[in-house]
Amino acid sequence: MKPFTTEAAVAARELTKLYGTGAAAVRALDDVSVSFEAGAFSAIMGPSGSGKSTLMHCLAGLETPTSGHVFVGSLDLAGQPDRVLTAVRRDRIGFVFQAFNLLPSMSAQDNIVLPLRLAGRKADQAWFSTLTEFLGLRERLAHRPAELSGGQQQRVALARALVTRPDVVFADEPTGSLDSTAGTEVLTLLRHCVREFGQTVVMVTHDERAAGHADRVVHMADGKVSE
Ligand SMILES: Nc1ncnc2c1ncn2[C@@H]1O[C@H](COP(=O)(O)OP(=O)(O)OP(=O)(O)O)[C@@H](O)[C@H]1O
Repeated sequence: MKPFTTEAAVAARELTKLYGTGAAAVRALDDVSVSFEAGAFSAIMGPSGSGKSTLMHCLAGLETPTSGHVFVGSLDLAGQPDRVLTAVRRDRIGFVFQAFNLLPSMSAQDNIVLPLRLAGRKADQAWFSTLTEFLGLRERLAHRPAELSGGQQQRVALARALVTRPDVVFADEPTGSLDSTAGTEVLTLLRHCVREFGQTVVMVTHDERAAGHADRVVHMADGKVSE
């Protein structure tokens, strides 16, 4: 392996992922090498089945590639024990999902600080205030998810992803459950997170309009990447 130096927040090197074996094997990722620059908003686009989710899951340490390497900063995830992968996901990565994935019985505030509680860490009050103000959630913190609009729920999910100050936020079709107004608002906020806080964001989307908000679009087809 060559020495690896880059400004990348997260990168894949010669990443291959096979599902199944023999003649029935699916090559979901086929020798993918791609870097995602720190402090940039990147989108991964491509048709259904092209490997977008598989790439994101491997980059986030949620799935183990068949071969190749994933670097989060300078840390090579290949061969790391579960304990290290869990710590990387918890401390260095934030997630935003299409279906928000908030806990229904908890207030917005408790949902936002949950990743910190799970890590046994206390919220940085100044950062919590900045974030909830920035995301327009100050008046909504006592509400439960069912008492919030879709756009508000996704903003709570975004606050939850950012509260740990992760190296990378992965957003998986973050506008897929929203109408176009709320979707545009969430994309604009993601953009502002990159600009204001230097946050690195990698978003998977089908939607060309959503990808239009990114600094850079990586296209996938048949498990391969093209710019
Ligand atoms: N757990 C699995 N077992 C077997 N095959 C899988 C599995 N997960 C994904 N695949 C296959 O790998 C390929 C890539 O799937 P992937 O979900 O990464 O694509 P995608 O671009 O994210 O698609 P979509 O936009 O529909 O979510 C597809 O052919 C898919 O059927």
